[in-house]
Amino acid sequence: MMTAAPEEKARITARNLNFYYGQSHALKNINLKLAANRVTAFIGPSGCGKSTLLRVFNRMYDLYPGQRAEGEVLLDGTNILDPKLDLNLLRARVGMVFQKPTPFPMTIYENIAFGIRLYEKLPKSEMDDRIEAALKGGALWNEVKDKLNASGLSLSGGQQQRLCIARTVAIRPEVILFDEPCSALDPISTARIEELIGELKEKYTIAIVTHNMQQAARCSDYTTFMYLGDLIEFGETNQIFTNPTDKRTQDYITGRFG
Ligand SMILES: Nc1ncnc2c1ncn2[C@@H]1O[C@H](COP(=O)(O)OP(=O)(O)OP(=O)(O)O)[C@@H](O)[C@H]1O
Repeated sequence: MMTAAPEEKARITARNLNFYYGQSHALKNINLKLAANRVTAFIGPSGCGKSTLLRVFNRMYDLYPGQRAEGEVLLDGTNILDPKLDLNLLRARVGMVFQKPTPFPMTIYENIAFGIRLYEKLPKSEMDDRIEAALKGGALWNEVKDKLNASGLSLSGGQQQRLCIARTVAIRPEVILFDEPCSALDPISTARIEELIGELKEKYTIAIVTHNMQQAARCSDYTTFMYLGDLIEFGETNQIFTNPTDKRTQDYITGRFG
C-alpha cells in the first residue's frame, strides 16, 4: 500500500485509521494527508469506502449506532476522533455538500442565514453582507440577488447545489467535503460546479468523491485510489492518471473494472 503524502502543509492527517460498520471492516489502516488549499479526489469502485472516509472527516457516522472509527484523524493537530470533541464546532470547521442538492424548504436568504444563526448572532446589515458574500462564494449571487425571498426549492438543480455550497461557505469552514456533488446535475451545471471548486480551493481545503474520472482529472490536485477499504495509491492527479504505480489503479482508470 502506498501512503506517500505531498510535501505541502497538511490540513487533515489520517493515521492508522480503521472504520467498522458493526463487524464489517470498511476502512483498513488508512494513512493520508489532505494538503491545505488543494483539491484531493477519491476514486475507486463502488463500495471501496470513499464515502465512509469522507464521513469520518466530519464524524457524520456518529449519528449512527454501531459505526466506529479507530486511529487518529488530525485537523490542524487536534484529533477529531476524540469522544469529547464538540461536534457542532467540528461540523462548522468541516462542511459537507451531498450528492443530491438539499436546500431547506425556506427562502434563499433563510437557507444561508439559518446556518449562520446556529453559530453567531449578527445585526441585520452584517447578516445581509454575509449572505451576499456566501452567495458570491457559491457563484450564485448574480442569479438570485433580486429574488432572495423566493424559495430555495424554486431554483434549478444546479442552482440548488450552488446554494448548498453557499450555505456551507457561509459558516466559514476550513475544509469542504464534496460527496459526488455533480451526479444529479446536467453537464453545464457540472462544469459550473467544477469551476467553482477550483476557485474555492484558494480559501478552503477540499476533498471530493467522484465516479467520474474526467472530473477527478479536471478538478483535483491529488488523487487517491481506494479498493475494498484499502488506500491503494495516492499521488499527484497527473501522475495517477498518466503513470499509476499499482496495476489495480491502472485497471480502474482505464475502465477495466468498477
Ligand atoms: N450503513 C452501513 N452499514 C453497513 N455497511 C455499510 C454502510 N454503509 C456502507 N457500508 C459498507 O461499507 C463499504 C464502503 O461503503 P462506501 O459507501 O463508503 O463505499 P463507496 O466507495 O463510497 O461506494 P459508492 O461509490 O457506491 O458510493 C461497503 O462495503 C458498504 O457496503
